[in-house]
Amino acid sequence: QTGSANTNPSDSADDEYITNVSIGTPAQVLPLDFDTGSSDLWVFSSETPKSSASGHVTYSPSKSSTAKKLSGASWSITYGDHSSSSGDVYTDKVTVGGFSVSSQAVESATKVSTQFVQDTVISGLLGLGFDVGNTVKPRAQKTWFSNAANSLAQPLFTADLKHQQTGSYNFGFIDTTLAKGPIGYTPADGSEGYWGFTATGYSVGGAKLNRNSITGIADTGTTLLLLDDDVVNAYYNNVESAQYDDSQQGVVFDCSEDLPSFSFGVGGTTITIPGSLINLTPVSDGSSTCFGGLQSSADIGINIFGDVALKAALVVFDLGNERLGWAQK
Ligand SMILES: C[C@H](Cc1ccc(C(C)(C)C)cc1)[C@H](NN)c1nnnn1Cc1ccc2c(c1)OCO2
Repeated sequence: QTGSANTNPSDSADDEYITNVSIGTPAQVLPLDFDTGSSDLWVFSSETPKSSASGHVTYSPSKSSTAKKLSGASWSITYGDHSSSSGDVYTDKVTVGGFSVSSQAVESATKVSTQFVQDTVISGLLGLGFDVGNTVKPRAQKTWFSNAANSLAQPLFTADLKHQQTGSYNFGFIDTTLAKGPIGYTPADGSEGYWGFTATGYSVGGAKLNRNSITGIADTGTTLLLLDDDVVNAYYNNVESAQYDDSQQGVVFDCSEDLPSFSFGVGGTTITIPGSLINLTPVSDGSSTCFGGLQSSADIGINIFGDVALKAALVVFDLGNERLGWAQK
């Protein structure tokens, strides 16, 4: 058995990717942000304060004949960008890309932070991290993928995110036609709850890869490529107009710049992010100053290969073999 779901950028900056998920009976379809960097499936619901839920599609367990309250269970999550949400828990049928999990923990939000209130294009997150990262108490719950894995043809999923185009999340199979190059595999470390791995080196503008390894996570739920300062500086030293902009909290440059590519080695292959993907978006509508898709991870404490990096590749999240596969596309 397999599943295949389309995913779409939420805006012109590819800030996040939206995937429709069916919950309950009859199906309630909610647009969710699939996040390999977290492990909770939570949604705006009939229990979310009306003022906060305004403009969002919500899940009503009372309207689902298959919904069951998980009595005594609660959840609370704070993300690295300081956004947060919390609430109680139901189990219900959850279908992604045609594949159904009959009793999935659906975490209903009774509280959501302003970042979520304001982002009306999504109704919650679907965590694709490791179960150890789930926040439900007193007993942690499994992710949708973890529940699905044993019934899927193969215990893996792939992410094929694209710039301003429809991409896909495929479950249980690898569509190698989505890739241009071979898939390089490397061990994945799930101990912290996300998909950790080590890149063996990097280069700027098509130069030969160096041997400076980069340990980080493959995170579909983060927009940017967030790396150590020495790597960020090595890149932007090649960009004439690049400068750190305090108000933007990041490196900006003239939108007219012809940005160099950024490459990293992983699993014996090389992934090259074209410079065009590193020119993320004008700092405000009509501005000729653009914000960089590569930024510093210094104040996060972990390197994050977010959507800017993932857009250049077909990425295989192989739970069965605890490994990550990367292929140029
Ligand atoms: C931030 C997302 C989780 C999220 C996604 C979307 C949203 C909005 C819908 C409201 C836009 C909020 C939150 C990320 N997911 N693994 C995450 N969750 N926990 N850590 N990270 C990675 C990190 C950590 C720190 C950072 C960061 C990134 O960007 C800036 O500083």
